[in-house]
Amino acid sequence: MVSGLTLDLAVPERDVAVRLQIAAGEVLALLGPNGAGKSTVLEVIAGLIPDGGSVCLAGRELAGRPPSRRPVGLLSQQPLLFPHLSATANVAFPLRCRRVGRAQSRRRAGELLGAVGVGDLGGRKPAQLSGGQAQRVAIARALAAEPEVLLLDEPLAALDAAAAPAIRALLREVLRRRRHIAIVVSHDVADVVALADRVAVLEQGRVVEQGALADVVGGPRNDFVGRMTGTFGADIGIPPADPA
Ligand SMILES: Nc1ncnc2c1ncn2[C@@H]1O[C@H](COP(=O)(O)OP(=O)(O)OP(=O)(O)O)[C@@H](O)[C@H]1O
Repeated sequence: MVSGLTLDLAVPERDVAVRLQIAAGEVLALLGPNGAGKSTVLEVIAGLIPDGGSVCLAGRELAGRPPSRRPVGLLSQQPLLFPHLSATANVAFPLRCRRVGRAQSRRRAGELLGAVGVGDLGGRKPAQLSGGQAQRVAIARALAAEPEVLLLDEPLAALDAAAAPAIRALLREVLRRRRHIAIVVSHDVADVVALADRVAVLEQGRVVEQGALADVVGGPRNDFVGRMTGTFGADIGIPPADPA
């Protein structure tokens, strides 16, 4: 049986054509400039763009399945919680969609909220949560249906600088358990270094480079990430070169 995730994607109306192989348990960082096609890749995997090509997970073809029938969890920049539901009900929602009973869904939601550090906030509505708390709830919700693939689309970009490191550490912990294949889209090198095993770079809808993180960040082409994201110097506090 073929393990891992094999992508052969084509979205001609966005000029995106991407082939990628991600091993079981691997975390891939998808990098590239604005408009390169990173979100499009995630949307096809999640089933939000129908007819976007082949998404083959451990030998099973996911193309043609609606988003709710895919073993895929998506965590976006914004938590996108249902505003009228409590944190517990938000996390229970994907379980209820999969016909898990109400009591069991709520019990599991409570466990997940505890695991992401907001076990005491289950009764609150999203408007009563801080940005970091809301993103923790969103992580719990993304994990609720026990996805085999986790898609993280700029998961820390909307958080303030004080909240981001704790959420990054939480995601690192989640991904280290190796239960998921994961794809992380980020413009922040700190995320890539903390979370990813391997990087792939998209430009104009095509994969132009890919490699192991150690080769890319520590090797002779160590400007690689900075060149692709344009943020390297800023992230690690290096002032721009003095033109004089
Ligand atoms: N809803 C849409 N309809 C049509 N074209 C779109 C749509 N969303 C994105 N595109 C186009 O598809 C291409 C890829 O966009 P995409 O959002 O996937 O890039 P990205 O790498 O995620 O960019 P960013 O880093 O700015 O989020 C771009 O040319 C973009 O203009």
